[in-house]
Amino acid sequence: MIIEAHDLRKTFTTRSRKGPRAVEAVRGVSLRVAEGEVFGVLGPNGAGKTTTIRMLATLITPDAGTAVIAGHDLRQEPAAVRRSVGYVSQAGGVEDTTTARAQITLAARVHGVPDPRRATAEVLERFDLGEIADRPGRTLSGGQRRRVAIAIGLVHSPPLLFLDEPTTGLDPQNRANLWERLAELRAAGTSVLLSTHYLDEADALCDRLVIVDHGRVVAEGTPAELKREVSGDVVTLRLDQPERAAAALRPLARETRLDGGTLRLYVDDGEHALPGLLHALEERQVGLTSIALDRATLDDVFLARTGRSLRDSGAAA
Ligand SMILES: Nc1ncnc2c1ncn2[C@@H]1O[C@H](COP(=O)(O)OP(=O)(O)OP(=O)(O)O)[C@@H](O)[C@H]1O
Repeated sequence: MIIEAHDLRKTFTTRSRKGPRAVEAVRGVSLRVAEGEVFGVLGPNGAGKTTTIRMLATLITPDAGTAVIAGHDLRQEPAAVRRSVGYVSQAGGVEDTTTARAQITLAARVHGVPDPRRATAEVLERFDLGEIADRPGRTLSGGQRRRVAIAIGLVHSPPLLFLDEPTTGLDPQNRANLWERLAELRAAGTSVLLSTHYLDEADALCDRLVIVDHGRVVAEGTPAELKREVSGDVVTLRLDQPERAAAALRPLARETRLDGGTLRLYVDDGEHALPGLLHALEERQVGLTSIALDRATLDDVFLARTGRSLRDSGAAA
């Protein structure tokens, strides 16, 4: 295991006019990441993702809990942990006035890389940054800045890279480009722990993930395992009399969820369930506005575990 973290906790004290207030950002997070894995921490805004990553990257000290990272104890050997990891913050950490090349070389020197220039040239090439290497940070596009930030985090060739919401704010093309780079990193054997509030990103990119909410892990597994746990398919119906429909259809589904005029039914095999569902509605003369059949998503897992939708919890889909 490249990360074995057990029961990490962190409470911040904030000061307001009403006096100090404790914010329990992380309330006992445990996770195990195998070498070479892309591991995701999926959760809505404020779930504790950044705090968890910052603890694992030695940037803040946990109040409680233990972790061994790349064979080093987080509390006893923070310097050794720091040498073994790269960290890319949400903001990215690319300066406006210096060139990309200078910033990467500086990071290489800070980490004591034997030949900083060569390491810089290699990582610039790997991230397709050769052409913009000598431009100051402020002239770079969002996607280029993000790639430079990752190059800074990787120049000392750490076995483990922490990425805090790497694609937030990127357009679809740059997101796809970054996903490809991350797949290449994995193929080259680097372990990656990334946080995200994008369901599709966690699904497409991560070998395994934890879903966090209010500072706790609410689910853990591969995307496929998690979705299988919820159910095979989801039928979403919009109806005039949703309560009546829910009562009629409940016996035909594994689980039902009613949210305003929308009824979600969790069924094993949607295609075969549809005729029976429609028949039951017709029998009770419940009007149907629309019907859709989808595979269960990680949002359904979040919903099943927390009673809320990740999409409604301040996170994008
Ligand atoms: N330095 C701090 N002082 C006080 N409260 C903090 C501090 N850092 C984080 N928090 C609070 O801890 C909670 C968890 O924050 P954290 O940034 O870890 O969440 P997150 O899942 O990364 O969210 P986001 O997706 O918005 O970045 C939030 O309520 C946040 O306001």
